[in-house]
Amino acid sequence: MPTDNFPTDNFPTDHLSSGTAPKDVSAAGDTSQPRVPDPGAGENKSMRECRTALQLVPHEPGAAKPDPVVVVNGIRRTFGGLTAVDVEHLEIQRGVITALIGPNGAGKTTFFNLLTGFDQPDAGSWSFDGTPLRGKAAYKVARLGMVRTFQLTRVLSKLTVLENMRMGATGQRGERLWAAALPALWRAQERDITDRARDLLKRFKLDAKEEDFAGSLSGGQRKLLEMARALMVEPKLVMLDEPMAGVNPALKQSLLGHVKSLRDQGMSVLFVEHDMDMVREISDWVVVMAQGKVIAEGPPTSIMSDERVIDAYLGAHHDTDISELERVIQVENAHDHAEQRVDREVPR
Ligand SMILES: Nc1ncnc2c1ncn2[C@@H]1O[C@H](COP(=O)(O)OP(=O)(O)OP(=O)(O)O)[C@@H](O)[C@H]1O
Repeated sequence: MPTDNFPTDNFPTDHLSSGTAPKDVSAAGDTSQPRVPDPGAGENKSMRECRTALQLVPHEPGAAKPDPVVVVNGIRRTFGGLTAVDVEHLEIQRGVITALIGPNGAGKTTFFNLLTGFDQPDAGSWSFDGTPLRGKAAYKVARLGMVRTFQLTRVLSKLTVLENMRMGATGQRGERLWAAALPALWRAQERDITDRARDLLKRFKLDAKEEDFAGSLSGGQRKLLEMARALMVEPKLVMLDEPMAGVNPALKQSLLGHVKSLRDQGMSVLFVEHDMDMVREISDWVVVMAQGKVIAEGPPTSIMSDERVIDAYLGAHHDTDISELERVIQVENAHDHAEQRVDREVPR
């Protein structure tokens, strides 16, 4: 893990007083060395610096970040007459946990789908670690180190837990033709994949279930499995779509710990969540979307009391306080959970 490549000195400060974000941020593309996760290392100085540097960032939509891992420009997606996503400019800081929140239908999942190649925009461009991603297929995006999980987990029910993990290694060396043509190399690769899968299963306390069918896991365990599987490709950015939805309180703490540990290992995390406890507890930065646009950005405490945010959740009820905002979000959340329970009843 490099500790000396954090470009705080190069952080453009000329926009700080004006509160406007530079539209063409070359720092976005310029990127530092790829960071290789160092499991078990704990938080180091560079990670603390990533978070500390956020204190200089203005609390404005589109604000430039000191060391962005993702930079989005003018991304738009319409469905018929509906504009689901219309993000002018957004930067996601490297090495921190960023929450993406917003009322139902704000465009969060569509935005995730666009960034990760699961959907194509009508307009716009975005880069990951300096690589332009527009037009790249989802599997190529994952190979570059940007992986995601889904709101409704996509574990393969009829495969075992271990097989699901091995599937997560898609795109690694063993799948390439030249490697497959050399059996010894291929076997070594297979062994590596299995070893890594088992290590991760142990970390996520799913090792006792490696031979069980994924379909037999609880909703929360599936979330854990999906997160563990995403780590098979040793990502730099992990994107989690509602990691807490459908998770019981006992597993919730464990999931929170896992998300924090991703950051401690040097990964960047971007997650969509309605659970405000989670947002408050683990996020370093919060981005708020409403009606497809980014309407606010900032640290959790300032976001929770931001009138634009309260308005977005509550419409015209200007005088509603933060506890009311949280209540509304919890009601939405409960609604989502109910939908997910119904969904889980449907055989996969
Ligand atoms: N494939 C699609 N076809 C038509 N409309 C869509 C499609 N996908 C999303 N939408 C619409 O785009 C808007 C944004 O949806 P999206 O699921 O991205 O919101 P969200 O913020 O993730 O909501 P939630 O918090 O409820 O998951 C919604 O109005 C939704 O109905």
